[in-house]
Amino acid sequence: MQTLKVDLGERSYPIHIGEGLLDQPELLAPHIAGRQVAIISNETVAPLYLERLSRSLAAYSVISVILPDGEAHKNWETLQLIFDGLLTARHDRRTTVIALGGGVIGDMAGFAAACYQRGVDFIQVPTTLLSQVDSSVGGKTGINHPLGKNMVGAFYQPQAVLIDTATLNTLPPRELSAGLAEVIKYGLICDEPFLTWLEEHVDALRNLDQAALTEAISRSCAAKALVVNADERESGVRATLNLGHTFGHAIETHMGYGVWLHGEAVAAGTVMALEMSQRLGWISAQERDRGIRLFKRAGLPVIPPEEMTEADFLEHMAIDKKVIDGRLRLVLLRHMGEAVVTDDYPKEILQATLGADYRALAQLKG
Ligand SMILES: NC(=O)c1ccc[n+]([C@@H]2O[C@H](COP(=O)([O-])OP(=O)(O)OC[C@H]3O[C@@H](n4cnc5c(N)ncnc54)[C@H](O)[C@@H]3O)[C@@H](O)[C@H]2O)c1
Ligand SMILES: O=C(O)C(=O)C[C@@H](O)[C@H](O)[C@H](O)COP(=O)(O)O
Ligand SMILES: [Zn+2]
Repeated sequence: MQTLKVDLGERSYPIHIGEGLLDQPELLAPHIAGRQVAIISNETVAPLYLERLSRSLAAYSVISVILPDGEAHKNWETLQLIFDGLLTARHDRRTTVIALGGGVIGDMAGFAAACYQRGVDFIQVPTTLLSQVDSSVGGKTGINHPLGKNMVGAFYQPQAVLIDTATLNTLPPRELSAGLAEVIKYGLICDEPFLTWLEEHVDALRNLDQAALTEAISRSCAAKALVVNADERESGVRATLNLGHTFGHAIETHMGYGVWLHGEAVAAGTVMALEMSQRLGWISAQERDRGIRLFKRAGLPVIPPEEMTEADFLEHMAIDKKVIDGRLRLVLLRHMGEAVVTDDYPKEILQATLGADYRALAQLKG
């Protein structure tokens, strides 16, 4: 087992990474203050892992709240089910909420924990690659609004993150690929050697090679922890974690939540960010194509939805959380392995990026 740390003073917490950690109650116990525990999961993950996690919590009074599965349920109505469960079981302020599932469960359980009786402890037990490399770390919690992704939420850090890499053995290949989009993101924004490593190991990752997965997860969590330590509430460098997300969130919102997976939208959105960075003269066409090639090898889409017009993108992007005083800030690549957040770009370059021929780019000629 490896342990990393998110370093936020009094609110610091460990990220434990290893195979079989669901069966190690001693990793959870130090982070549970009272006798009550509420496991939040969904109808897909609960049959797979709830019993094992509950066995590790035999010393506590445990309830479970099982939510419907999917991004389409990351909303007020489903959040309410968590409060219903906690109140019906008379959980008090010393309860600990445990999120068992992917990013949807983690974001919703974390938001519920932030709100319930004005805040109770919570622990992340992420079971998708995406949630293990990204959403379980850093304390962004929340739900979607029909007009925009994650538009209602809170920064609320967990007490601990417990990553059992063996849970990935049951993850559908499409979901594994979606997680790889956020892994590739770290290489692009802050770690060029990691990109090279990913080029060498992408097939092993897709084949669920445990050693490769553990390395990718720990490098990703370490990269995210460094950024979060420096800028917990996204007043600066944390926004670089949003590479591809302004375009990607527009895709998710426009297409209907769950139609494109978050990681898929991030992949296509990152290709758009690569294209814009190339049009600005910051990276070369070969570097852009290097990124596109890696997304394709990871099994991810690199072409935005054909039905989305330039106007559709602009409409959704106008309510991105990085908009300040009506000016949209974008995360772009100054170099491979170095991201910048900027509102200083010619409007025509953004328009050309939205109108670019991604189908032709995806052919990767030359
Ligand atoms: N808070 C953050 O910092 C942050 C970061 C990235 C993404 N997110 C959010 O995370 C969400 C995406 O997360 P996700 O990709 O994990 O999607 P998800 O939570 O919808 O999980 C994907 C699918 O895999 C299933 N699943 C989960 N674990 C499984 C397992 N071990 N075996 C079999 N099936 C399993 C789920 O039931 C679901 O059907 C989005 O809502 C996104 O906005 C948040
Ligand atoms: O942790 C962050 O900061 C991120 O931006 C990570 C992203 O991968 C994630 O999708 C996040 O939920 C997006 O945040 P948002 O503030 O743009 O909704
Ligand atoms: Zn994301």
